[in-house]
This record gives sequence, structure tokens and C-alpha cells, in this order.
Amino acid sequence: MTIASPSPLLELDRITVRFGGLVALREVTMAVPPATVVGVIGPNGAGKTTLFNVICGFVRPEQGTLRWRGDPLRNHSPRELAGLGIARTLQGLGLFAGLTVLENVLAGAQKHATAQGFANLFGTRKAARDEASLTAKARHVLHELGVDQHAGAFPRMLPYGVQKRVALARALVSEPAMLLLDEPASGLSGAEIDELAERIRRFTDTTSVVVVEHHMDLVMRVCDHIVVLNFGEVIADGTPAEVRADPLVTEAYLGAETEETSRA
Ligand SMILES: Nc1ncnc2c1ncn2[C@@H]1O[C@H](COP(=O)(O)OP(=O)(O)OP(=O)(O)O)[C@@H](O)[C@H]1O
Repeated sequence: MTIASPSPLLELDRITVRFGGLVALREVTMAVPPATVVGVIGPNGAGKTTLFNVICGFVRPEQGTLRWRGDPLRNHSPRELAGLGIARTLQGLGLFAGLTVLENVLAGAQKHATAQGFANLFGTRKAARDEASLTAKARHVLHELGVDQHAGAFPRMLPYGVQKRVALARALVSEPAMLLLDEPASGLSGAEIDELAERIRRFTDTTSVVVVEHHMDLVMRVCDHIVVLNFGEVIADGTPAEVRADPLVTEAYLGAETEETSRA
């Protein structure tokens, strides 16, 4: 008896992106199954950010198909992600300076606030109930990430590592089916990266995670599956052990290092 593997949440099928004459992604195919951490790595300029932006709807592919839960995603916009069940954190933190930590996290919970627009206007009891339950949820996520004591603070008053966790809380509060993390380890200390790694593994109880990251160590530790890009093409695709042992990957990274050394 064979056990069918679960249908992927997200599929990229031969995605090609061009910027003028430059091919940023060439026929990139990958899948994100449920309850899985998928890493996207590659040297500078490999196309990682472009791939992230295609998934988020910031960049339109010239060719290829994107599918979410089996349905084609055409012309989706970043604003539609939450409704689809996709949340993201960006390279920059993207926190609102004028809002407290708690308010920032509440801003990420829009998907759950459907009744709020109108109900708030009329000040109904339902609006008050919605707000109370959202606030409780936001506080719970802040607690889970160990930053609930900062709920009333403004982001700029907090250390960078704490701000990054707030950005993560804001993405998680919408209870996404898939979480996209763009360079989650950048700017973090070794101890903070260890904590992040453990946390990402725990997320798979409820969500799939796509990690676009320079930090090889984090990717090797947390990912079930890794896609390696170089000059916009997938040059390797497999488990961390398979990718680590692939001579093409070593060559791509060593090549990039040699180029940087000779430029320095
Ligand atoms: N908006 C754009 N217009 C023109 N070229 C672009 C644009 N965005 C990216 N590129 C080019 O596409 C290629 C892939 O870039 P991308 O930023 O996706 O790579 P990356 O793997 O994220 O790199 P890094 O690790 O340096 O962030 C690069 O050659 C880059 O210069």
C-alpha cells in the first residue's frame, strides 16, 4: 500500500521573471506541503527576494503558474494574502512607529476583524466583543513569543531582536496556513537565532513556513526541504543533507565567495 503525500499548499510551476534583459527567475518549480518548513537559499542576486515577491504578489511572473491549495493564483495582490491564509514578515521590520506593540499586532489581525469596520462605527456590543477577543489573541501570541511585557511600548524603544519578534507576532496573529519569512535571522545574535530556530519548528504544528535566508546554519537546522537558487535557476532541491552534499551548491557558494574576495 502506498501512502499518498498530502497536496501542497503552494505550488510554483515553471515561474519565469524578467527585469528588462535580465532573467531573475527561470522556470522555477517548487512546492510547499502542509506542516513543512521549506528554505530558499542561494548566493547574492540568485533570485530569492524575487521569488518571495512573486509569492506575495509584489512581482508578476512573465510565465508560469502559481497555485494555492490547488487553485491558480492570478494577479493576486499583497493585500489579499491574509484572506488566503498567508502571512509574511519582511526584511525590514515594517512596524508602525506610531502604534504600540499591541496595536501593531492587532493591525495584523485584520482577517479576523471582518465585522469591525461597520460594527465599530455603530459601537455595537458585537464590536466590543470582537475587539476583546482580538486583543486577547494578540496578547496570547505576544506571550508565546516572550514579548508580552512590551505590549504597551512603542517599537523604537525596544531592542532589534524584540522588534523582530513583534513583527513575527503580527504575522502569526492571523493564524496563517503559510508563513513567509524573509531573512528572519538577519540582525539577530547567536542565542536569538537558536530561539528562532526552535520556534520555527514549533510553528509547523499549525502552519507551513517558507524561509528565505542568507543564514545557512538556520536554514540547515530548521528546514525539511531546501531549494537552492543560483542566477535565477533551481540548482538543487532536497533535504538539508542532500543539499549540503551537492557539489553544485558548494560550487555556487564558493564561486560567489571568490567573486567577492576578488572584488574586495
Ligand atoms: N526591480 C528590479 N529591477 C531590475 N533588476 C532587479 C530587480 N529586482 C531584482 N533585480 C535583479 O534580479 C536578480 C535577482 O535579484 P534578487 O534580489 O531576487 O536576488 P537575491 O537572491 O534576493 O539577492 P540578495 O541575496 O543579494 O538579496 C539580481 O540580478 C537583481 O539585480
